[in-house]
Amino acid sequence: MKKEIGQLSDSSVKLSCRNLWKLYGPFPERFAQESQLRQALNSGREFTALRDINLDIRHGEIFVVMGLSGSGKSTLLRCLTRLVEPSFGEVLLDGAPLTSLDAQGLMNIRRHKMAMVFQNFALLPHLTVAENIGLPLKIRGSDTAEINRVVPEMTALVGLSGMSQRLPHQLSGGQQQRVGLARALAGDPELLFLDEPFSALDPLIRRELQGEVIRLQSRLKKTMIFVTHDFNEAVRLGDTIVIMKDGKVVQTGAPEDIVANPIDDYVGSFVAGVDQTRVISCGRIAIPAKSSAYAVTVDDRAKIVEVADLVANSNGPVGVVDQSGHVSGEIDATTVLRMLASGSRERLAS
Ligand SMILES: Nc1ncnc2c1ncn2[C@@H]1O[C@H](COP(=O)(O)OP(=O)(O)OP(=O)(O)O)[C@@H](O)[C@H]1O
Repeated sequence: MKKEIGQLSDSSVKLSCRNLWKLYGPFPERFAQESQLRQALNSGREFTALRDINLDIRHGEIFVVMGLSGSGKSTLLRCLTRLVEPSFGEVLLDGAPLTSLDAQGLMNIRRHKMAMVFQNFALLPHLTVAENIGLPLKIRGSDTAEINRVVPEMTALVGLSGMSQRLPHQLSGGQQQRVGLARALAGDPELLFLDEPFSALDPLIRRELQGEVIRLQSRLKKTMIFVTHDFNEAVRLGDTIVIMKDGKVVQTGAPEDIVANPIDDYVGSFVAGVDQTRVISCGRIAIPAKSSAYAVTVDDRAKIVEVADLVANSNGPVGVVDQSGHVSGEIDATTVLRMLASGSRERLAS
């Protein structure tokens, strides 16, 4: 059911949008109503980059926006921060409409609650690592004592202690993006927006920095909105993934739900390149238990890849145990080996 503008969700929601549209064109003021925006879809003169987006982003989650080039990911991210003004709809931060804030109110929120990490790092070339990291604090008007306390802490957090006096050009791409992350975190923002932050990096460094985001997140519990066109990255990082196409949301869900049930061929084409054994849990593939006692059991949240050895080497089916300790089903070696084989095929193909 379509949600009404202004309808507030529960307190676990940090950021949300309702009926969000963005139209690019010569006369955007002509499209102030949702019905006019719908008509503009077919006009050919205007371009509708976002079409009626409704999302809820929970406190402390990594919310990944994924889709092919031109699907509207960056436009969505920018509308959520109002770096780009939405044509219609509302953005709500902690339930309060961001979309009705004046310039001063918006600046305060941006300075104190939000931070961004960009694909091109966007470091100031003439400032040292330490000065780049301290920049948001300086802009905010923090005193020297606070800057001197926070900057070394953030530098160490991203593993760059000892490099604080270097200039950006004296760092590798991966190190530059570590500075970008530290700078974003220095102001202790509630919301972190990351727009394809690792796309310019080679695959090994990219993976290393994904691990860094997971580590930072488990420690700092920020709400992160992470844009990527890489589905494997989305699955690795996301608590929730929204998949976009032509400015619309095609599917939203936990990585495991999307991988297990892609809604259409578009999503299916991304899922086809993923090793499912790393995403799907035992609970998902279990069949009804035929016994109440098993010699070997596994946690229903464990990923297939984590229990593969155990299941393959057991004599007979293995019990799957839910969070209250009850046997909720069973899995057998044939199912697990079949999934592992298909995962290997996908790895070979990619
Ligand atoms: N200022 C603008 N004026 C007109 N059209 C625009 C403008 N900015 C973006 N668009 C169009 O809106 C659509 C969505 O762009 P957007 O940058 O949000 O996509 P994206 O999914 O982030 O793509 P990419 O992964 O290539 O960055 C694209 O077709 C783009 O050409």
